[in-house]
Formats: sequence, C-alpha cells, structure tokens
Amino acid sequence: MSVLRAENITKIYGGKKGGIMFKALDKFTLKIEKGEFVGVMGPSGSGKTTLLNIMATIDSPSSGELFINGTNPTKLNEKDTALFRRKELGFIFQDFNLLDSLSVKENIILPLVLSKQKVKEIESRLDEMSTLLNIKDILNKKPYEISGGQQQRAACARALIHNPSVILADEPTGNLDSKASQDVMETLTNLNQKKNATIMMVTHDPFSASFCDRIVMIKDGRYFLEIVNGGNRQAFFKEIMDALSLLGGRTTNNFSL
Ligand SMILES: Nc1ncnc2c1ncn2[C@@H]1O[C@H](COP(=O)(O)OP(=O)(O)OP(=O)(O)O)[C@@H](O)[C@H]1O
Repeated sequence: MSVLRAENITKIYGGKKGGIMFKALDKFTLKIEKGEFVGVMGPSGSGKTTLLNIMATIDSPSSGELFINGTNPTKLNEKDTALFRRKELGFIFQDFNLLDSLSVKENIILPLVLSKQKVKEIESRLDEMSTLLNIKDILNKKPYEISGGQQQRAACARALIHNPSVILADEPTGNLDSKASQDVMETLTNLNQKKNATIMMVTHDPFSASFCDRIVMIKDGRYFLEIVNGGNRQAFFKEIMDALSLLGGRTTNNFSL
C-alpha cells in the first residue's frame, strides 16, 4: 500500500461570484511508497505549493482523491483533520519555523508534548533523534543562537520525532548557503535511510534534488515526467539539469555539484 496516494487531483482557484477561474492542478496523480524520498520540481507557478498544501491538508482539492496512510483526510471534519495532521505528517519549511522563545530541545519535542506523550518516551525519542542528527550540543540553545543549517537540522528532528507517515518539506535549503544545504540534505538522506522516513520535498534546487530517490516534474499543473536516481548522484544531477531544460520556465539559479 502506498503511504501517500494522490489520484487525479484537480485544483481550481476562483470562479465564485463570476470571478476568473484558474486550474492550478489538472488531474495530477502521485504515489509514494514507504521509505521513498521523492522530489517535486517545476517552473514557478506550475502548482507545487498547491500540491503541497493539499497533501498538508491545509487546502482541499476541487476533485480527485488523496490517501495518506490509508485515510482520506479530505473526508475528515476540522478537529479530526488537525489531529490527523499532527499524527501523520511532519513539516520542514524554508524558513525553519522554530519558535525563538523555546530552546532547540523544546522545539523538537513540541509534537510529542502536544500529543501528551509520557516524559520517559519523550526523553528517549529526543535522545535518539539528537544523536542521529548530531545536535546534542545545541539542545539548550535558542534558535537565534545557532546557524541556519543547525536550525534546519533541528527542524528535521522535530519533523520526525513523532514518527509521522510522511514528511513534507517545502524548499528546505531555500534559505541556506551551499555548505549548509549539503549538510541538511545529508541529514534528510540519513533520516530516510536509517529511519526509513518517507519524504516528499518540493525544491527548485537541482543540487538538493539530486539526493532524492526520484524526481517528479510538474508543468502547468500536470504531471510532466519522472526521473529515477540510479545510485550515482552526479549522474542523477546531470539528468535533473537535462530534464529542467526540457521543462523550460524559470526553475532555478545557477547551481553545480
Ligand atoms: N489562492 C489562489 N488564488 C488564485 N490563484 C492561485 C492561488 N494560489 C495559487 N494560484 C495560482 O495557481 C498557480 C500555481 O501556484 P503555486 O503557488 O502552486 O505554484 P508553484 O509551482 O508553487 O510556484 P512557485 O515555484 O513560484 O512557488 C499559479 O498560477 C498561481 O498564480
């Protein structure tokens, strides 16, 4: 069973009271299996954020079906949707979204505190995640006292600490320099390989994308093509660059490995 299954998702914005309608997603289908690390790329305005918002259950499709871990979240009421999101999804954002008033440790354990886990369980999960992500020495610092790369690593720990079905990452390296980007992508790869985390990442950056198992390209709200990582990251990076030039539009700045 796919952990994430989006079938024929169409999203139409506007059109109410005679306004202009715009089809941001057009019968888009995507399946992600447990433990896959999938990148979504496409030109500006192609529908990536719309897709991510629908997967994140903060927007609903106009038509089509979405299943996450066997549940269709669009059929849940508001309260159950919020619980579903908290249990099944982990989020990583471009601007980290850590709370400055909390320590790194408090930020990371927040999903477990919110779901009222036992203190012993919280401590053991924190220990496991902070060892895996090599952030033990910054746990008592505030987010503004650590680097952007360290903040994003803390955000990665927070995204996985409650064992969600899927991690949704929105341009996780968008605000980082190339060294910190590499660091964060190695962290995500580590979570994917060691914890079998399932990750869907939207990115403009072919370097970050080259860490994925496969890349789905989207154009004008439609599935465009897909490329699979054969195991050699440099060769995959080149394939991504070739696919992006085929895709056209403004997708990226100048990146190299
Ligand atoms: N709330 C909205 N109302 C109307 N149109 C919208 C709305 N949100 C997005 N759109 C349009 O839908 C299309 C897809 O937008 P979306 O933000 O999903 O693209 P994107 O691929 O994430 O772009 P970018 O890479 O620039 O962030 C765009 O043409 C956008 O203008």
